[in-house]
Amino acid sequence: MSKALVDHDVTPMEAVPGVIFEKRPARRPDGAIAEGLYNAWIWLDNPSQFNSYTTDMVKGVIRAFRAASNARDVVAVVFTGVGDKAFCTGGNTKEYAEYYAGNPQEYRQYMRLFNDMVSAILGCDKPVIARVNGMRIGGGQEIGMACDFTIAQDLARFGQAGPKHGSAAIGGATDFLPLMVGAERAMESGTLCEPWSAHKAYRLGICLDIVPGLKVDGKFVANPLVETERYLDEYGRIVHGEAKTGEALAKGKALLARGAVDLALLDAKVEALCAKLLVTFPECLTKSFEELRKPKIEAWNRNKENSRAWLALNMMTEARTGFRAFNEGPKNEREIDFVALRQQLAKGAPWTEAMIEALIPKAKA
Ligand SMILES: CC(C)(COP(=O)(O)OP(=O)(O)OC[C@H]1O[C@@H](n2cnc3c(N)ncnc32)[C@H](O)[C@@H]1OP(=O)(O)O)[C@@H](O)C(=O)NCCC(=O)NCCSC(=O)C1=CCCCC1=O
Repeated sequence: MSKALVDHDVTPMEAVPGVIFEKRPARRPDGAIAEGLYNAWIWLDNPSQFNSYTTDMVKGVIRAFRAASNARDVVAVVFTGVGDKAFCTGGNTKEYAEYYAGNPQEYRQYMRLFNDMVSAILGCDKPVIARVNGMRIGGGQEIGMACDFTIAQDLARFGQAGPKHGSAAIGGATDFLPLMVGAERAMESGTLCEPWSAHKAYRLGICLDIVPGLKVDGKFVANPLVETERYLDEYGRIVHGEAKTGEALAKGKALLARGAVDLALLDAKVEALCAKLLVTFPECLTKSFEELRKPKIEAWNRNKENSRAWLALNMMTEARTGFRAFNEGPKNEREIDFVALRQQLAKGAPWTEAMIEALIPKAKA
């Protein structure tokens, strides 16, 4: 082909600190490289803060998805995080506490970027696989559920943080969860903020597959902190994927401490899924994705603008308090005294600086 190809990207794909864009050779189902074809790997690279995304990183993710979507030689996108602790734990709480708290007009602009990030994933012309290398919490869970597939290592945990840290899971979770896991489980996740194990997330339907991530004495073992050998307890209740307790938990922790995380099986599973996607008609595949994404996209588009406005104003009150508490509170005391807040509000107390300061846990002198 002699004609120069038109570039359809809005801005050039520039490297942004905190986001890595990489093209890896696509592989056929037998493992052989498919010459001239690639999968785009988009990495959140902020492991010391559990791959939470800063404002600049959100911009980088939007650009990366746009670049992957337009790249003629890209088959599929793999979205993941650096390291083995976290896929992503959502918005950067330090930035929230130090810049956005009490600054609703700025957070409103941030939320334009956040919404564009979710829409960039949902609108990507290539299938998107979330390679869940570790925790997927808060906005991390939301951008993960915006992806078409999730493959996780089984030490990962999945959940929301909003109502504990001063937000509501309206960056996609309240749209996607009811569709993906049903209303009751969505309610549990979006309100109680108790993370699900990977086995439970797999059972409930937000993971296509999970693989062991822990290797002990050279052998992969299932997450030893959760029940994986029984499906039902003696009363017929599902226990598979629930946290172990007591002696079983102590044994599990000891086993965990003896092992090391190895993501080789995760990578093999992700490559195998990419290879399956490779051996399809490209346009028929894209059309199928576009149609199958519709329930998520329709719910997301219905709510995203109102959510943005509400989240901005909430930065004056609960988010301002909750994210500062997480950022400033001593380790293991990063949530406010919810009962004290409710007692104040029951008396009709206004949101004053003094009330906010009194609610934020302080390091003991
Ligand atoms: C439950 C946790 C995810 C993990 O807890 P734990 O295993 O105990 O690890 P930590 O010691 O807490 O974390 C390790 C270090 O990482 C830092 N960290 C973790 N998450 C973040 C984050 N989101 N931003 C910045 N830094 C983070 C943590 O401070 C530790 O560093 P240190 O130097 O102190 O050792 C737990 O970490 C947790 O709950 N994290 C916060 C989750 C959260 O609240 N996310 C934001 C949710 S809101 C959101 O994402 C939204 C998206 C768009 C719409 C609006 C919105 O609110």
